[in-house]
Amino acid sequence: MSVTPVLDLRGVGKSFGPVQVLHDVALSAYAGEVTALVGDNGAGKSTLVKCLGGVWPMDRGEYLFEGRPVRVGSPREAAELGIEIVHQDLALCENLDIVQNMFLGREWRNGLVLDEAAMEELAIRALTGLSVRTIKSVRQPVSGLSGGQRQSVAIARAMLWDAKVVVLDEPTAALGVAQTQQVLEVVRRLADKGRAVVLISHNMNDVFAVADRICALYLGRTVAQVKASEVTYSQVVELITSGRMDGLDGSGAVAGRNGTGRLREAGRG
Ligand SMILES: Nc1ncnc2c1ncn2[C@@H]1O[C@H](COP(=O)(O)OP(=O)(O)OP(=O)(O)O)[C@@H](O)[C@H]1O
Repeated sequence: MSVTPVLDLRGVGKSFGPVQVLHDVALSAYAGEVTALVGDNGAGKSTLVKCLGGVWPMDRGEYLFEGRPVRVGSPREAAELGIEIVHQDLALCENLDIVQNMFLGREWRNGLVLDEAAMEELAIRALTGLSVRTIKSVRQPVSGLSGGQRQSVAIARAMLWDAKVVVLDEPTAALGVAQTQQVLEVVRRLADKGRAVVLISHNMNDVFAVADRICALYLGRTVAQVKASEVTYSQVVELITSGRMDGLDGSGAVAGRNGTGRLREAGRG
């Protein structure tokens, strides 16, 4: 397991006019792991993701990618680094087929014509690589797919571009039980293939089903970065709702301020 996080944000601050939304946020994501980003409504998860995706500039803070400081000034720059964000709306075009959606705006050409065969093969490879078995044909329009299948297509699209970091915004929010299970399996496989996955979720069952680490935000501050195996369901709920957690064992099981403005992180390794 890599020790240097692929993505490492520290001391992030962001205001909109007079309203400070992010105060002191840290988020680390490691290759081969799922890091759940949790927090109540308005905690700042989307704002943080927009900052890391280059949609909005951070007012302050450090942005390290593979251990090096970087400046991410636009979504294009984030994509060039290898950061793919799968937004809740998925940005899929209903009337286009799966291959067309997966290559939308980044089509492969063979001279002047589109290289349909190569794109189709890569789309199939990306889906089978994530063991997405419920999709019968990559030439069917997205309009005919279920919510879970759409999520799988959007996640496979990130695989296709060899992303190093994939951020998933509530991928199971609109799904039933069986489809949630399928999508979580895809999320896990994405990490197992070496990606650093950041999963925004309100659903603790999902978090504990797939996450290796949990980063909890409370009112625009990171209140914990912990290994999922070191906390209980109710402790995470407590972090989300109060920004604190009982049962600190003094061993640093929960990250806290260490007087430097940085978060110390528990159980790294
Ligand atoms: N463009 C903006 N201008 C002003 N305030 C904003 C803007 N975007 C977000 N906010 C405020 O920032 C705070 C954090 O919002 P954000 O959407 O990041 O939270 P969240 O954790 O993603 O919440 P949710 O789970 O409800 O999506 C909220 O109080 C929100 O009103």
